[in-house]
Amino acid sequence: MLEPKAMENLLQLHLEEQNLPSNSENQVWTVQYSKLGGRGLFAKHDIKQGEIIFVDKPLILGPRCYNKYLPMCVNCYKSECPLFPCDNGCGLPVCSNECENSLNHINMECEYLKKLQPTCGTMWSMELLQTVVPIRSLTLSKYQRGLVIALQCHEGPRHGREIELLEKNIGNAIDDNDKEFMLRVCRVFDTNAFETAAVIDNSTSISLRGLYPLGALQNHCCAPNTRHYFNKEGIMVTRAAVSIAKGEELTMTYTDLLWDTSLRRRYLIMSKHFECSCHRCSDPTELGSNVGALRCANIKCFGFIFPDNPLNLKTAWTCHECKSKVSKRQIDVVRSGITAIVNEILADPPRKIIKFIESELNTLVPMTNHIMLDMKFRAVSYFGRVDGLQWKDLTDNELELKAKYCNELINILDQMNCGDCQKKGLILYEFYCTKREQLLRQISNIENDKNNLLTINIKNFVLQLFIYSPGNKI
Ligand SMILES: C[S@@+](CC[C@H](N)C(=O)[O-])C[C@H]1O[C@@H](n2cnc3c(N)ncnc32)[C@H](O)[C@@H]1O
Repeated sequence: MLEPKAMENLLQLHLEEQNLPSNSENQVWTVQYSKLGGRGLFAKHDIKQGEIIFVDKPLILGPRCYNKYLPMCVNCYKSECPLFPCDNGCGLPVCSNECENSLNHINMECEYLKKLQPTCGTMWSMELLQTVVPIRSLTLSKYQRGLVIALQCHEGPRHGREIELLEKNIGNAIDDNDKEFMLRVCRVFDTNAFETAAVIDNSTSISLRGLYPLGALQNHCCAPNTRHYFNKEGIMVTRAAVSIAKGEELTMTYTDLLWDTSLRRRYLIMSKHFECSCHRCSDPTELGSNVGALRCANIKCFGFIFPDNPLNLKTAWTCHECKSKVSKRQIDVVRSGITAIVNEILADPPRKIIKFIESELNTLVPMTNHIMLDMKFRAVSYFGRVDGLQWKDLTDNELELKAKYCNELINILDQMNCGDCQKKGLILYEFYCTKREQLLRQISNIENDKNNLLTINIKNFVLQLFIYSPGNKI
C-alpha cells in the first residue's frame, strides 16, 4: 500500500491536472494512516460546519455495470430517445451522428472496441455498454494509472464481471497487459467508485459511476462528519456536516443513515468487505436514537429490547425495562415476520401505506425503529411528488402528516449528531415545500376577505419570500 505522504502528493498532482484548487497551504485535508483501515483523510486544522473540504473531478466516468440503469447513449448519456448502433462498428449505442463522431467517443472506447471485433453484428450490445468504464481507463496517463493502482481494491472472483462480459462479446483476444489493468480498474471501482448522475436537458438525470480519487480516500463512519454532492458538471463537492477539530478523521457514509446497525454492518461486510465498529455501531441504542430497538415481547412490559453486543452478529438481546433476554434466533424470527408484512404493504398505493404506518406498524415496532423510519421516508417522498398525490391532491391532514414525519426523521438524525447531512437536507426541503403549500392554502382560504388589510400584507410578504427562493416554482 502506498504510504500516506506519497498518496497525498499524487492527489495534489491530480487536482493540479484537473485545474482544481491544489494549493497545499490552503488545503484543509491531509492523508494519514487511519485506525479504521488503511489510509484516510484527516483535518489539517479546525474546520467549520458547512466549510468546503475539497472539490474533486472523476478520473474515469461512465455507465454502471447494472442493467437497471441502461440503455443510454454512450457519449451524451441520453436514455429516453431512439438509440442506434455506432456506424464505426464498436457495438455501442449512440443517439446522433454528432455523438457517433465525437472525439471523446472515438478516442476513448470506439477505436479500441472496433479492433476487438464485437460479435453483435449490426446491433448494439447492452453487455458491451457495461464494459465502457474499464475500456476508458486504458486512455489514462502514466501518473493517472499510478493513482488508480495506489487506491485500495477488493480481490476475489465477484469483482471484474465487466471483463467477462467484454470477452464474451468480442472476436479477438485482449492484450494481457490491458486485461490486467482493466481487471484492476474494475476492482478499484467496486471499492471506491461513487454513484453520480448526468443531468440531461435540465430535467432527467441518468445514473453513472465515477472514480473520484480524493473521495476514494475517505473511510466510512455510520455517523459521518462530512457530506458531499455532485454538481451539474459532475464535480464532487465535500463539506463539513458538523464542526471538525484539527486531527480528526474526515469520514463519510457508505450506507443509509436511517438503517439499523445490523443492516448497515451486513451491507458493509457484503459490499465493502469490512466490519464497521464505529461509535454508533458499538452503542446498543445507536447514540440514543433507538433506530434498531424492537418491542419487548413480554405482554406486561412496554419496554424496548436492544442487542447486548451489537458488534457480534450472534448476540442475545435484552429488554432495558424488564431485563428479559431474547436469543438471536428469536430476534431473526421476529424480524423476518415484520419484514414479510412490510414487503407486502410496499406494493400498495401510498395512502394505504400511511394507514398501515398509523395503525398496525405502530404496534409492531417502536416509533424510532428503522422499518418505521423507512416507511415514513417513503411517505415523505411520495406525498406531493407522484401522480395522483400532487400537492393539489393532498388533504390538509395529509400535509400535516407529511410535516410531522419530516420532523420525526430530522429529530432522529440530530440525535445521532449527523449535522447537516444529505439526508437531512432532502427531508428539510420536503418540510419546506409542505409548509409552503400549507401557507398558500391558508392565504387562498382568507383571500375572499378583500378588505382585510392584514391578510393582503401577509399574502404579499409570503409571495415575496417564495419568489426569491432559488429553484422553486409556485
Ligand atoms: C474507499 S476505501 C477508503 C480508503 C482506504 N482506507 C485506503 O487506504 O485507500 C474503502 C475501504 O477502506 C476500508 N474502510 C473504510 N472505512 C472503514 C471502516 N470504518 N472500518 C474498517 N475499514 C474501513 C475498507 O477496506 C474499505 O473497503
